[in-house]
Amino acid sequence: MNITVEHVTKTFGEKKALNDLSLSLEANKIYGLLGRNGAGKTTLMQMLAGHITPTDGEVKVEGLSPFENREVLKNICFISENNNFKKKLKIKDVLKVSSLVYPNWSQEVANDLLARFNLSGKMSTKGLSKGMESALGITIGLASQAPLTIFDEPYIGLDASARYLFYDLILEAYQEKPRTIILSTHLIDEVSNLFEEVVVIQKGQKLLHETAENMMNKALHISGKEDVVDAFIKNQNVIHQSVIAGRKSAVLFGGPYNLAEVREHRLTIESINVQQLMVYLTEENRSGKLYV
Ligand SMILES: Nc1ncnc2c1ncn2[C@@H]1O[C@H](COP(=O)(O)OP(=O)(O)OP(=O)(O)O)[C@@H](O)[C@H]1O
Repeated sequence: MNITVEHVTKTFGEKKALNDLSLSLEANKIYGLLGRNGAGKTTLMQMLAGHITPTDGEVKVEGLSPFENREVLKNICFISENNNFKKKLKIKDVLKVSSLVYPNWSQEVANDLLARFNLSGKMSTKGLSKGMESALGITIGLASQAPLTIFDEPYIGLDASARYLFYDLILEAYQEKPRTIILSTHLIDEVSNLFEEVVVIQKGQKLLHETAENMMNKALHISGKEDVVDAFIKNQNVIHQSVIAGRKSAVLFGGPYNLAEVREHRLTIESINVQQLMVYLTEENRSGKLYV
């Protein structure tokens, strides 16, 4: 489902959770929604899922406002960290209710996922551990086959193997039936291979929206003698730098870079992963410019 967010502001009392945010997402891609604590990610996702309305601006899913719009909402499944189902029912009843909500529901997928997460329909949701609750939330999210499926840090309590199972399941589900998937996470390196595009929110505003590939191509991490690094980065957008024992390390964001020049200056190209890049891009006192 196509999504447009136009000049959206959301205030809670004095607090601006979103501040004049505009964003356009194409259908059938997997998006990573990233940002520091309190950046506004959950607020944005709740708005896309029609749970809350903007204070200002417009949110449209397939050209329509999702708020109180049954025709749009039946195609949107929002799985958050908790409270995805009533804690009085058996798992099979929770799935039954979900099957009535989502027109594309697949019971076959639901049964398969329950088995893979070692859950059974007979279990009462009251006695589930945190990880089991997350597994059930993920099962609902993927079995809904909703054209817009949103996961807001849905992995609380899941151990590493179950999280990696979740990432594999997302890809399997997506390949089986392409849909728009938005995943918000702080465990960026675990999932970065999954994202086609990355949206970074900072203080209620869009800091960056890029394909994952472009984002990484824009980053260059170099190190070498301090004066040589300084000369090389002079006119570049530097988002992080540090000096240890006369050896300087700098992370640039922008490009394109002349790698022949890097080699000529005998600078070393260091690796950088998405998590590190995100830390530098969202640093409070970062020196470099914003790239939107
Ligand atoms: N219902 C609310 N009432 C008051 N303030 C709120 C409410 N919801 C969100 N906020 C505030 O809005 C800001 C954005 O919150 P939000 O939950 O969207 O951030 P987030 O990016 O999802 O953070 P995290 O990564 O920690 O989950 C925060 O300062 C938060 O305290």
